[in-house]
Amino acid sequence: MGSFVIDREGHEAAGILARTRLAVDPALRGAVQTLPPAMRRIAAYHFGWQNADGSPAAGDAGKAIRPALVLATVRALGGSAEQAVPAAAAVELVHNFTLLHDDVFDHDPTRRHRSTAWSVFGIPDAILAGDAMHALAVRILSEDVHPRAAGAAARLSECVLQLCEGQHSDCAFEHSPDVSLDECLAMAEAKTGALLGCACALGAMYAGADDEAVDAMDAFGRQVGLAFQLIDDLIGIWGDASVTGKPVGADLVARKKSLPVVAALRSATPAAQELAGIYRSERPLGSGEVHRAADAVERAGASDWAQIQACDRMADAIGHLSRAVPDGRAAGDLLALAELVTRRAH
Ligand SMILES: CC(C)=CCC/C(C)=C/CC/C(C)=C/COP(=O)(O)OP(=O)(O)O
Repeated sequence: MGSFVIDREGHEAAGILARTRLAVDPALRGAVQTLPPAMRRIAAYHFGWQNADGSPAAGDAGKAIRPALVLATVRALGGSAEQAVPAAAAVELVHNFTLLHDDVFDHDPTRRHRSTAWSVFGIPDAILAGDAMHALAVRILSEDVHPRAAGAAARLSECVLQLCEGQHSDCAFEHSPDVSLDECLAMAEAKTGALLGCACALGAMYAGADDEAVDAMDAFGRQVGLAFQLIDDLIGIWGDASVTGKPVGADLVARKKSLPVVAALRSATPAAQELAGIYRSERPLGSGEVHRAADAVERAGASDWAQIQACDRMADAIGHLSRAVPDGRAAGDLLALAELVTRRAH
Protein backbone atom coordinates (compact mmCIF):
# COMPACT_ATOMS: atom_id res chain seq x y z
CA MET A 1 0.00 0.00 0.00
CA GLY A 2 3.05 2.30 0.07
CA SER A 3 2.38 5.67 1.66
CA PHE A 4 -1.41 5.34 1.72
CA VAL A 5 -2.28 6.98 5.06
CA ILE A 6 -5.96 7.50 5.74
CA ASP A 7 -7.09 10.70 7.39
CA ARG A 8 -10.06 9.84 9.65
CA GLU A 9 -10.42 13.33 11.11
CA GLY A 10 -13.97 14.62 10.51
CA HIS A 11 -15.13 11.41 8.78
CA GLU A 12 -17.93 9.92 10.82
CA ALA A 13 -20.24 7.30 9.30
CA ALA A 14 -23.50 8.37 10.99
CA GLY A 15 -23.11 11.93 9.69
CA ILE A 16 -22.21 10.71 6.20
CA LEU A 17 -25.33 8.50 6.10
CA ALA A 18 -27.57 11.29 7.41
CA ARG A 19 -26.24 13.72 4.77
CA THR A 20 -26.78 11.04 2.11
CA ARG A 21 -30.44 10.73 3.09
CA LEU A 22 -30.89 14.48 2.79
CA ALA A 23 -29.25 14.50 -0.65
CA VAL A 24 -30.95 11.42 -2.13
CA ASP A 25 -34.42 11.29 -0.54
CA PRO A 26 -35.91 14.10 -2.67
CA ALA A 27 -34.91 12.18 -5.82
CA LEU A 28 -36.31 8.93 -4.41
CA ARG A 29 -39.57 10.57 -3.36
CA GLY A 30 -39.87 12.31 -6.73
CA ALA A 31 -39.37 9.02 -8.56
CA VAL A 32 -41.82 7.08 -6.36
CA GLN A 33 -44.37 9.85 -6.90
CA THR A 34 -44.51 8.92 -10.61
CA LEU A 35 -45.50 5.29 -9.94
CA PRO A 36 -49.01 3.99 -10.61
CA PRO A 37 -51.02 4.50 -7.36
CA ALA A 38 -51.03 0.87 -6.21
CA MET A 39 -47.24 0.59 -6.47
CA ARG A 40 -46.66 4.11 -5.14
CA ARG A 41 -48.52 3.21 -1.95
CA ILE A 42 -46.42 0.10 -1.36
CA ALA A 43 -43.13 1.85 -2.15
CA ALA A 44 -43.98 4.74 0.21
CA TYR A 45 -44.84 2.19 2.92
CA HIS A 46 -41.66 0.20 2.31
CA PHE A 47 -39.53 3.37 2.61
CA GLY A 48 -41.33 4.30 5.84
CA TRP A 49 -42.81 7.52 4.45
CA GLN A 50 -46.40 6.33 4.84
CA ASN A 51 -48.35 3.95 7.01
CA ALA A 52 -50.30 1.11 5.38
CA ASP A 53 -53.43 3.31 5.32
CA GLY A 54 -51.58 6.02 3.37
CA SER A 55 -51.19 8.44 6.31
CA PRO A 56 -47.77 10.12 6.63
CA ALA A 57 -45.07 8.34 8.64
CA ALA A 58 -41.44 8.91 9.53
CA GLY A 59 -40.27 5.31 9.61
CA ASP A 60 -36.87 3.72 9.13
CA ALA A 61 -35.96 4.01 5.41
CA GLY A 62 -32.79 1.94 5.79
CA LYS A 63 -29.19 2.89 6.42
CA ALA A 64 -28.48 4.32 2.92
CA ILE A 65 -25.07 2.62 2.77
CA ARG A 66 -25.14 2.09 -1.00
CA PRO A 67 -26.04 5.66 -2.05
CA ALA A 68 -23.52 6.89 0.53
CA LEU A 69 -20.86 4.80 -1.21
CA VAL A 70 -21.81 6.33 -4.59
CA LEU A 71 -21.53 9.89 -3.29
CA ALA A 72 -18.41 9.28 -1.18
CA THR A 73 -16.66 7.73 -4.21
CA VAL A 74 -17.53 10.69 -6.44
CA ARG A 75 -16.15 13.10 -3.83
CA ALA A 76 -13.02 11.02 -3.22
CA LEU A 77 -12.26 11.17 -6.95
CA GLY A 78 -12.88 14.90 -7.23
CA GLY A 79 -16.32 14.80 -8.90
CA SER A 80 -19.58 16.55 -8.11
CA ALA A 81 -21.74 14.62 -5.62
CA GLU A 82 -24.72 16.74 -6.62
CA GLN A 83 -24.52 15.52 -10.22
CA ALA A 84 -24.28 11.92 -9.02
CA VAL A 85 -27.55 11.96 -7.04
CA PRO A 86 -29.43 10.17 -9.88
CA ALA A 87 -26.88 7.32 -9.75
CA ALA A 88 -27.16 7.13 -5.95
CA ALA A 89 -30.97 7.06 -6.16
CA ALA A 90 -30.88 4.36 -8.85
CA VAL A 91 -28.66 2.12 -6.72
CA GLU A 92 -30.89 2.60 -3.67
CA LEU A 93 -33.98 1.74 -5.73
CA VAL A 94 -32.37 -1.47 -6.96
CA HIS A 95 -31.41 -2.36 -3.38
CA ASN A 96 -34.99 -1.81 -2.21
CA PHE A 97 -36.46 -3.75 -5.13
CA THR A 98 -34.33 -6.75 -4.04
CA LEU A 99 -35.45 -6.35 -0.41
CA LEU A 100 -39.14 -6.40 -1.44
CA HIS A 101 -38.57 -9.58 -3.42
CA ASP A 102 -36.29 -11.16 -0.82
CA ASP A 103 -38.92 -10.73 1.90
CA VAL A 104 -41.38 -12.62 -0.31
CA PHE A 105 -38.84 -15.40 -0.96
CA ASP A 106 -38.12 -15.79 2.74
CA HIS A 107 -41.67 -15.11 3.99
CA ASP A 108 -40.09 -12.66 6.43
CA PRO A 109 -42.76 -11.02 8.60
CA THR A 110 -40.83 -7.86 9.56
CA ARG A 111 -38.25 -5.47 8.14
CA ARG A 112 -37.10 -2.09 9.46
CA HIS A 113 -39.27 -2.48 12.60
CA ARG A 114 -42.55 -2.92 10.72
CA SER A 115 -44.50 -5.59 8.85
CA THR A 116 -43.05 -6.46 5.45
CA ALA A 117 -44.80 -5.10 2.38
CA TRP A 118 -45.92 -8.53 1.16
CA SER A 119 -47.47 -9.34 4.53
CA VAL A 120 -49.50 -6.10 4.42
CA PHE A 121 -50.33 -5.74 0.71
CA GLY A 122 -50.06 -9.35 -0.50
CA ILE A 123 -47.38 -11.15 -2.49
CA PRO A 124 -48.40 -10.17 -6.06
CA ASP A 125 -48.46 -6.42 -5.37
CA ALA A 126 -45.24 -6.52 -3.32
CA ILE A 127 -43.50 -8.25 -6.25
CA LEU A 128 -44.91 -5.67 -8.65
CA ALA A 129 -43.78 -2.80 -6.41
CA GLY A 130 -40.26 -4.30 -6.49
CA ASP A 131 -40.40 -4.57 -10.28
CA ALA A 132 -41.61 -0.97 -10.46
CA MET A 133 -38.68 0.22 -8.34
CA HIS A 134 -36.29 -1.59 -10.67
CA ALA A 135 -37.93 0.15 -13.63
CA LEU A 136 -37.59 3.52 -11.84
CA ALA A 137 -33.86 2.94 -11.38
CA VAL A 138 -33.44 2.27 -15.11
CA ARG A 139 -35.59 5.27 -15.99
CA ILE A 140 -33.65 7.65 -13.71
CA LEU A 141 -30.37 6.74 -15.40
CA SER A 142 -31.82 6.75 -18.92
CA GLU A 143 -33.19 10.28 -18.38
CA ASP A 144 -29.98 11.59 -16.79
CA VAL A 145 -27.89 13.91 -18.98
CA HIS A 146 -24.55 13.05 -17.35
CA PRO A 147 -22.12 11.77 -20.04
CA ARG A 148 -21.52 8.53 -18.12
CA ALA A 149 -25.22 7.82 -17.37
CA ALA A 150 -25.70 5.30 -20.19
CA GLY A 151 -22.60 3.35 -19.14
CA ALA A 152 -23.80 3.45 -15.54
CA ALA A 153 -27.20 2.04 -16.59
CA ALA A 154 -25.48 -0.83 -18.41
CA ARG A 155 -23.27 -1.56 -15.39
CA LEU A 156 -26.24 -1.49 -13.02
CA SER A 157 -28.12 -3.97 -15.24
CA GLU A 158 -25.13 -6.33 -15.24
CA CYS A 159 -25.13 -6.02 -11.47
CA VAL A 160 -28.83 -6.92 -11.23
CA LEU A 161 -28.07 -10.11 -13.18
CA GLN A 162 -25.42 -10.98 -10.59
CA LEU A 163 -27.88 -10.28 -7.76
CA CYS A 164 -30.33 -12.70 -9.41
CA GLU A 165 -27.61 -15.34 -9.72
CA GLY A 166 -26.61 -14.87 -6.08
CA GLN A 167 -30.20 -15.03 -4.91
CA HIS A 168 -30.75 -18.21 -6.95
CA SER A 169 -27.72 -19.86 -5.33
CA ASP A 170 -28.84 -18.76 -1.88
CA CYS A 171 -32.22 -20.47 -2.41
CA ALA A 172 -30.71 -23.54 -4.07
CA PHE A 173 -28.24 -24.04 -1.19
CA GLU A 174 -31.14 -24.47 1.25
CA HIS A 175 -31.88 -27.81 -0.45
CA SER A 176 -28.29 -28.82 -1.14
CA PRO A 177 -26.66 -31.09 1.43
CA ASP A 178 -23.11 -30.29 0.36
CA VAL A 179 -22.29 -26.60 -0.04
CA SER A 180 -18.60 -25.65 0.07
CA LEU A 181 -17.28 -22.49 1.70
CA ASP A 182 -16.02 -21.25 -1.67
CA GLU A 183 -19.49 -21.71 -3.19
CA CYS A 184 -21.02 -19.87 -0.25
CA LEU A 185 -18.53 -16.98 -0.51
CA ALA A 186 -19.21 -16.73 -4.27
CA MET A 187 -22.95 -16.63 -3.54
CA ALA A 188 -22.49 -13.82 -0.99
CA GLU A 189 -20.28 -11.86 -3.36
CA ALA A 190 -22.96 -12.08 -6.07
CA LYS A 191 -25.95 -11.50 -3.78
CA THR A 192 -24.53 -8.61 -1.75
CA GLY A 193 -21.01 -7.66 -2.85
CA ALA A 194 -22.03 -6.95 -6.44
CA LEU A 195 -24.31 -4.02 -5.54
CA LEU A 196 -21.87 -2.37 -3.14
CA GLY A 197 -19.21 -2.80 -5.83
CA CYS A 198 -21.54 -1.32 -8.44
CA ALA A 199 -22.32 1.64 -6.15
CA CYS A 200 -18.62 2.48 -5.94
CA ALA A 201 -18.09 1.85 -9.66
CA LEU A 202 -20.94 4.22 -10.55
CA GLY A 203 -19.50 6.86 -8.23
CA ALA A 204 -16.15 6.53 -9.99
CA MET A 205 -17.81 6.77 -13.42
CA TYR A 206 -19.71 9.90 -12.43
CA ALA A 207 -16.41 11.40 -11.24
CA GLY A 208 -15.01 10.83 -14.74
CA ALA A 209 -12.52 8.15 -13.61
CA ASP A 210 -10.77 5.83 -16.09
CA ASP A 211 -11.62 2.12 -16.41
CA GLU A 212 -8.82 1.07 -14.08
CA ALA A 213 -10.07 3.28 -11.23
CA VAL A 214 -13.68 2.24 -11.89
CA ASP A 215 -12.72 -1.44 -11.61
CA ALA A 216 -10.59 -0.82 -8.51
CA MET A 217 -13.55 0.92 -6.83
CA ASP A 218 -15.82 -1.95 -7.86
CA ALA A 219 -13.36 -4.39 -6.25
CA PHE A 220 -13.24 -2.20 -3.10
CA GLY A 221 -17.04 -2.19 -2.82
CA ARG A 222 -17.30 -5.94 -3.44
CA GLN A 223 -14.92 -6.72 -0.62
CA VAL A 224 -16.75 -4.31 1.67
CA GLY A 225 -19.96 -6.05 0.55
CA LEU A 226 -18.61 -9.47 1.48
CA ALA A 227 -17.60 -8.15 4.90
CA PHE A 228 -21.10 -6.66 5.12
CA GLN A 229 -22.73 -10.04 4.39
CA LEU A 230 -20.49 -11.87 6.88
CA ILE A 231 -21.52 -9.45 9.63
CA ASP A 232 -25.15 -9.55 8.43
CA ASP A 233 -25.11 -13.32 8.85
CA LEU A 234 -23.74 -13.00 12.39
CA ILE A 235 -26.38 -10.39 13.22
CA GLY A 236 -29.00 -12.77 11.74
CA ILE A 237 -27.99 -15.36 14.37
CA TRP A 238 -27.06 -13.26 17.41
CA GLY A 239 -28.44 -9.76 16.69
CA ASP A 240 -30.93 -7.98 18.92
CA ALA A 241 -34.38 -7.89 17.25
CA SER A 242 -35.15 -4.53 18.88
CA VAL A 243 -32.15 -3.08 17.04
CA THR A 244 -32.29 -4.99 13.75
CA GLY A 245 -36.07 -4.68 13.29
CA LYS A 246 -36.14 -8.28 12.03
CA PRO A 247 -36.74 -11.58 13.85
CA VAL A 248 -33.53 -13.07 15.20
CA GLY A 249 -32.66 -16.62 14.23
CA ALA A 250 -34.84 -16.57 11.10
CA ASP A 251 -31.95 -17.85 8.96
CA LEU A 252 -31.52 -20.82 11.29
CA VAL A 253 -35.27 -21.50 11.38
CA ALA A 254 -35.24 -21.55 7.57
CA ARG A 255 -32.07 -23.71 7.62
CA LYS A 256 -30.27 -21.12 5.48
CA LYS A 257 -26.72 -21.94 4.46
CA SER A 258 -25.35 -18.63 5.64
CA LEU A 259 -21.59 -18.14 5.74
CA PRO A 260 -21.11 -18.91 9.47
CA VAL A 261 -23.39 -21.95 9.17
CA VAL A 262 -21.44 -23.38 6.22
CA ALA A 263 -18.14 -22.63 8.00
CA ALA A 264 -19.46 -24.52 11.03
CA LEU A 265 -20.78 -27.44 8.95
CA ARG A 266 -17.41 -27.68 7.17
CA SER A 267 -15.41 -27.64 10.41
CA ALA A 268 -14.01 -30.93 11.70
CA THR A 269 -15.65 -30.50 15.10
CA PRO A 270 -18.30 -32.38 17.10
CA ALA A 271 -20.40 -29.19 16.88
CA ALA A 272 -20.49 -29.64 13.07
CA GLN A 273 -22.16 -33.06 13.50
CA GLU A 274 -24.68 -31.62 15.93
CA LEU A 275 -25.52 -28.73 13.58
CA ALA A 276 -25.81 -31.10 10.61
CA GLY A 277 -28.28 -33.20 12.63
CA ILE A 278 -30.42 -30.17 13.42
CA TYR A 279 -30.31 -29.02 9.78
CA ARG A 280 -31.29 -32.51 8.54
CA SER A 281 -34.50 -32.68 10.58
CA GLU A 282 -37.62 -32.16 8.49
CA ARG A 283 -39.81 -30.51 11.15
CA PRO A 284 -39.91 -26.76 11.83
CA LEU A 285 -37.23 -25.82 14.37
CA GLY A 286 -38.44 -24.84 17.84
CA SER A 287 -36.73 -22.09 19.82
CA GLY A 288 -34.70 -24.69 21.79
CA GLU A 289 -33.26 -26.12 18.59
CA VAL A 290 -32.54 -22.64 17.21
CA HIS A 291 -30.54 -21.91 20.37
CA ARG A 292 -28.71 -25.24 20.08
CA ALA A 293 -27.92 -24.51 16.41
CA ALA A 294 -26.56 -21.05 17.27
CA ASP A 295 -24.52 -22.56 20.07
CA ALA A 296 -23.12 -25.21 17.71
CA VAL A 297 -22.08 -22.50 15.20
CA GLU A 298 -20.25 -20.72 18.02
CA ARG A 299 -18.57 -23.89 19.35
CA ALA A 300 -17.44 -24.81 15.83
CA GLY A 301 -15.47 -21.55 15.79
CA ALA A 302 -17.54 -20.15 12.93
CA SER A 303 -18.40 -16.88 14.63
CA ASP A 304 -14.68 -16.13 15.06
CA TRP A 305 -14.07 -17.32 11.49
CA ALA A 306 -16.65 -14.87 10.13
CA GLN A 307 -15.18 -11.96 12.11
CA ILE A 308 -11.68 -12.77 10.86
CA GLN A 309 -12.93 -13.17 7.29
CA ALA A 310 -14.65 -9.77 7.51
CA CYS A 311 -11.37 -8.18 8.70
CA ASP A 312 -9.46 -9.89 5.87
CA ARG A 313 -12.00 -8.58 3.35
CA MET A 314 -11.60 -5.09 4.75
CA ALA A 315 -7.83 -5.33 4.34
CA ASP A 316 -8.31 -6.40 0.70
CA ALA A 317 -10.79 -3.58 0.23
CA ILE A 318 -8.31 -0.99 1.48
CA GLY A 319 -5.73 -2.32 -0.95
CA HIS A 320 -8.12 -1.75 -3.87
CA LEU A 321 -9.10 1.67 -2.53
CA SER A 322 -5.48 2.80 -2.36
CA ARG A 323 -5.12 2.04 -6.10
CA ALA A 324 -8.10 4.18 -7.06
CA VAL A 325 -7.69 6.96 -4.49
CA PRO A 326 -3.98 7.23 -3.66
CA ASP A 327 -4.56 10.34 -1.51
CA GLY A 328 -5.61 8.93 1.87
CA ARG A 329 -7.08 12.29 2.90
CA ALA A 330 -9.67 11.98 0.11
CA ALA A 331 -10.55 8.40 1.13
CA GLY A 332 -11.71 9.22 4.69
CA ASP A 333 -15.47 9.00 4.08
CA LEU A 334 -15.13 5.72 2.18
CA LEU A 335 -13.08 4.23 4.99
CA ALA A 336 -15.58 5.41 7.60
CA LEU A 337 -18.40 3.71 5.65
CA ALA A 338 -16.38 0.53 5.20
CA GLU A 339 -15.54 0.38 8.90
CA LEU A 340 -19.19 0.89 9.84
CA VAL A 341 -19.93 -2.36 8.02
CA THR A 342 -17.80 -4.43 10.39
CA ARG A 343 -18.80 -2.56 13.55
CA ARG A 344 -22.56 -2.39 12.96
CA ALA A 345 -25.25 -4.03 15.09
CA HIS A 346 -28.02 -3.77 12.48
C1 LIG B 1 -32.54 -10.47 -6.94
C2 LIG B 1 -32.72 -10.51 -5.47
C3 LIG B 1 -34.07 -10.65 -4.94
C4 LIG B 1 -31.61 -10.41 -4.71
C5 LIG B 1 -31.62 -10.36 -3.23
C6 LIG B 1 -30.32 -9.89 -2.74
C7 LIG B 1 -30.35 -9.60 -1.26
C8 LIG B 1 -31.64 -9.31 -0.57
C9 LIG B 1 -29.21 -9.58 -0.60
C10 LIG B 1 -29.11 -9.23 0.85
C11 LIG B 1 -28.34 -7.98 0.99
C12 LIG B 1 -28.47 -7.39 2.36
C13 LIG B 1 -27.54 -7.88 3.41
C14 LIG B 1 -29.41 -6.48 2.59
C15 LIG B 1 -29.56 -5.68 3.83
O1 LIG B 1 -29.01 -4.41 3.53
P1 LIG B 1 -29.05 -3.20 4.53
O2 LIG B 1 -28.78 -3.70 5.91
O3 LIG B 1 -28.14 -2.15 4.01
O4 LIG B 1 -30.55 -2.74 4.44
P2 LIG B 1 -31.20 -1.32 4.82
O5 LIG B 1 -31.39 -0.58 3.53
O6 LIG B 1 -32.50 -1.68 5.46
O7 LIG B 1 -30.27 -0.62 5.77
